[in-house]
Order: sequence, then structure tokens, then C-alpha cells
Amino acid sequence: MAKVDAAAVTLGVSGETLMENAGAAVADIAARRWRDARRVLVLAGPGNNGGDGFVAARRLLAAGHEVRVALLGERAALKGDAAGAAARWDDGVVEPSDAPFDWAELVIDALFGAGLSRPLDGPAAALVMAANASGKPILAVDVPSGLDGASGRAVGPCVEADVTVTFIRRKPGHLLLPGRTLCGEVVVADIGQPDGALSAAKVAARLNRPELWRAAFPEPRIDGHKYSRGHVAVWSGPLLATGASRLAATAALRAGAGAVTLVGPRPALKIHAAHVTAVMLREADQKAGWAPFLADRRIGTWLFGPGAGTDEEACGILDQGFSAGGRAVLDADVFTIFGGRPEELGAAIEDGGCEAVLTPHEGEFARLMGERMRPDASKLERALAASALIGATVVLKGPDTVVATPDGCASIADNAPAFLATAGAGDVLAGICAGLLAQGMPAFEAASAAVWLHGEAAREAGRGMIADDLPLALRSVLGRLDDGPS
Ligand SMILES: NC(=O)C1=CN([C@@H]2O[C@H](COP(=O)(O)OP(=O)(O)OC[C@H]3O[C@@H](n4cnc5c(N)ncnc54)[C@H](OP(=O)(O)O)[C@@H]3O)[C@@H](O)[C@H]2O)[C@@H](O)CC1
Ligand SMILES: Nc1ncnc2c1ncn2[C@@H]1O[C@H](COP(=O)(O)OP(=O)(O)O)[C@@H](O)[C@H]1O
Ligand SMILES: [K+]
Repeated sequence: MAKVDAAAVTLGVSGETLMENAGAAVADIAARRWRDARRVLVLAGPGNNGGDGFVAARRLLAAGHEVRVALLGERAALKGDAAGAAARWDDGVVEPSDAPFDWAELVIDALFGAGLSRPLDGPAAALVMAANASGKPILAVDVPSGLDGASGRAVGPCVEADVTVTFIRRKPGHLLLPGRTLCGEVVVADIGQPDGALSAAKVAARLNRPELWRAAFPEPRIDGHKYSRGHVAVWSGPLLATGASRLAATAALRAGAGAVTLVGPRPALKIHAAHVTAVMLREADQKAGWAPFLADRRIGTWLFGPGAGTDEEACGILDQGFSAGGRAVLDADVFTIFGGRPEELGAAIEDGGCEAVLTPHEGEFARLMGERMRPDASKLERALAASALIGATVVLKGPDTVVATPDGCASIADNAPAFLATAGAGDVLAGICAGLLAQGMPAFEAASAAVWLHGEAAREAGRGMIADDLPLALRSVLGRLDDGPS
């Protein structure tokens, strides 16, 4: 954002104007969201975040509110635009220790924003803890103070906001946990940045919404047939572990793949046969495995991992997949098989000429990557680093699922309800992803779409849902997608 700010100034919009617009947006949202709050306490910090706070204070006062400002640091020490904003605040300021929380009906947190450079301590930490303990509604400016907007981490005390007003674009920290929960509702305000200012910044990640991948979403063609809609082969687990692969296979079909086949040993297929109808079954004898089946050129996509096992046979089957090339979704047991050996996984993917999507949860990710990640790296950075190392699209799952590609594209999802964390949900996600890849959707778009659809399907199914309900719930979500942007 510092680069965007600088570019805006070059393009003729001054920092002072941006700050005025930022403070005005904060005042406007404060007045609209808390109509009955007469007495507003602004906590202002030593940088430009504090400057925004002074602007908001002046505007709220002019609109008829009673306003007090508690300033962290010396008024004379303020610099640049913040000093200008403070100069236009005609009233006095109080010491942080005198901040009148009992008096206030609304607290505006303008202590620290993008300039947070270390964990809060001393008077700053005390002020943040007092704000949280006050029980008063808190409106945070840009980010809740104490939150690192790049990573979503709070390394020390952090404001717990009801609403956060940020400027121009959301930052990763508004979406990555715990940041998302500390922000409350996030409102993005336009502050009059000129067209072109945004191109100054490298956008690290985008919010996972249909706009991101809708144009690449497969549409059934009127002159198409089932094989032109893609055929997915899913490796089945053994006799007593068939459920996971069946969930994945069903989901791939619901996601629009033209045909899906579960491949595995006969005892397992007998179990599948009692459950599935549209999904096809193909016996693979222990020795030949599924290599002959994958050799069929109509099968462009294979999925391995859910319930697959980690024994020698499973490893052999996985190797056959790599040798077949094509598009691959690798999940679950793959991360145990390649535990601590991500480079070797990357080499197998590359040697086979595969386009791979990996779908680990945090535990599997840690198992796969071993000690390779910086302990302070954010979820976004970790997914991007793993993706670049392995040469595959990485879907790092959780409430804030990140999709990352080797060339540095990323999406972050915020739509999955907490009750989606249930056994088998990940298998369904892997299946949706395979179903979209099979229809020719590029990996980043397919993985991002799968994650979003999965979250929406869970919302559609509602509380009490189990993984088995998700594939069917996809129907209405896909139907709404046809109705246009959500
Ligand atoms: N285009 C945009 O987005 C626009 C952005 N705008 C606004 O500008 C904000 C960014 O402003 P900013 O760069 O001045 O940083 P800010 O967050 O005020 O903090 C810096 C000060 O805090 C201090 N400090 C840091 N950590 C500390 C700690 N732990 N404990 C104690 N002190 C600590 C740090 O001191 P230092 O690290 O130098 O010792 C420095 O004095 C942004 O969030 C948005 O609100 C709008 O006005 C206009 C358009
Ligand atoms: N707290 C949460 N809120 C929302 N979604 C979650 C949460 N925790 C996990 N999920 C999602 O639930 C699914 C669980 O997948 P996974 O852990 O692989 O389960 P399984 O292996 O049993 O299928 C993933 O899609 C993940 O993103
Ligand atoms: K803040």
C-alpha cells in the first residue's frame, strides 16, 4: 500500500487528500453503523493511522458527535500528513491512561495500521487491552491495532474489532486467521486513489470469489458428449477404506465430469457396487494396477490419496499415476508417502509430465514439508513457497483455504462455514477439483472454484451436514452460478 500511496501522489492525488478521504470514510461508517452513539473515543497512534483517526475525529465532531482523542505519543512528534491532520483538530488530546472508555459509546481504533513493525508492549499494549476490556463497540481503522496486515498474525496484544474499515483493497491479514476473526466485518472504502495507482503494487493474492474464475468455468457444449466433458479415474482404498474415494468420485461427477470410474481391487469394488450407480467401477488386479486403465487416452485426470493407504502397493499405484501423466489431484495419503520429501514429489510430478493439484490440510502440509518452512511465514507465504518448490498448485486447506501456484498466483477463501470441518469433507473437495480439471479448467481456476463451491455447498447443506451431503448440495450452488455474479 505504501507503493500505491506513492504512485497516487505521482499521479496527482496528494497523501493529504488520501488521508482526508480515509478519515472521512471512517467517520461516515461510524455514523451510519452506530447511529445512536453520541460519544466517540478516538485512539490515535504515532503514524498515519493516527492521522486517519484525527480526520475522523474532526468530521464526527462537525457532524454533531461528542469526540475525545487519546493520543499515544507526543503531538509535537507527529510527522507529515498525520501532523497536518492533528493540526486541524482544534481540541486537546488526553493521555492513553486517561482514555475515557466508560464515557464512550463507540471506540475508534486508529493506533497502528500498515506501519506496525513489532509486537505491542508498554502503554500501547495497555491501551489495546483496555479497549478490549471496555466492552464498547470498536471500529478499527485499516486493521485492528496489533494485527499484521500481511500475515493475519497478531504477535502481541491486538484489538478485537466489531468492524474494520480498510482502504482500496483488503489485505491478506483481513482474510487469514486469526486476522479475519479479529477484524469483525470488513468494509473496503474507496479513498479517491487515481486509476493506475494500484498497478504499482504486486498483488500477492485475491479473494476467492466467482469473479476470479467464472470466465474459465466449464460450460457443457450442446454438441458435446460425456467423454468431451472429461473422464476422472479415482483410485479406491482397500476393502475397509472405500468411503473416502467414493465421496471423491461422487463429487467429481457432480462437479460436471462426463464420466468417473473408481478403480481398485475386487473386494473393494463389491462395496462400492452397493453404493454407486452413475460412477463406474473397474477392477485392477494387484500386479498390473491401474496402468492399463490410465493408458486410455480418454482419461485425462486421476485422483489418488483418499483412503489409498501408504504401503508398498499404494506407492506402486501412485507411481503408475505419475507415469501416466495428465492432470492429477493428490490428497491425503500422498503426503504421508512423500512425508519430508517434497522435492522428490516435485520430481515425480515433473518426470511424469503431470499437471498436479495438491490438497493438504495443515497437518498433512507439515508432514510433507518437514522443516523447510520459516516458522514465522504466513499461510499465504507457505502455500506459495511449497507450490514453487514442488511445481504444483497447492490448496492449503482450513477456514482460510489458500490456493497457490508456482508462478505466484494465490487466492484466499473466506466462505467456508466452521461446520465444514467434518470427516470426509476434504475427499469431496479433492473430487470437485478433479471434476473441474477433467473439463479442462486450468489448475489455479479449478482449484479456486472447487474451494469456493465446496464452502457454498456446505452453507447450502446447512448445520448438521455430513460430507455425504455435499455433492448433492453442489447442484443448487451450480444453479446459482448460472444466474450470474453472486
Ligand atoms: N494508501 C493507503 O493505504 C493509505 C493509508 N493511510 C493510513 O496510513 C496507515 C499507515 O501509516 P504509517 O505507515 O505511518 O504506519 P502506522 O500504522 O500509522 O504506524 C507507524 C507508527 O507506529 C510506530 N510503531 C510501529 N509498531 C509499533 C509498536 N509495536 N509499538 C509502538 N510503536 C510502533 C512506528 O514507529 P517506528 O516503527 O518507526 O518506531 C510509527 O511511528 C495505514 O494503515 C492507513 O491507516 C491513509 O492515511 C491514506 C492512504
Ligand atoms: N474451521 C474450519 N472452517 C471452515 N472449513 C474448514 C475448517 N476446518 C477445516 N475446514 C475445511 O474442511 C475440509 C476438511 O478436509 P480434511 O481435513 O482433508 O478432511 P478429511 O480428510 O476428513 O476429508 C477442508 O476443505 C477444510 O478446508
Ligand atoms: K488500527
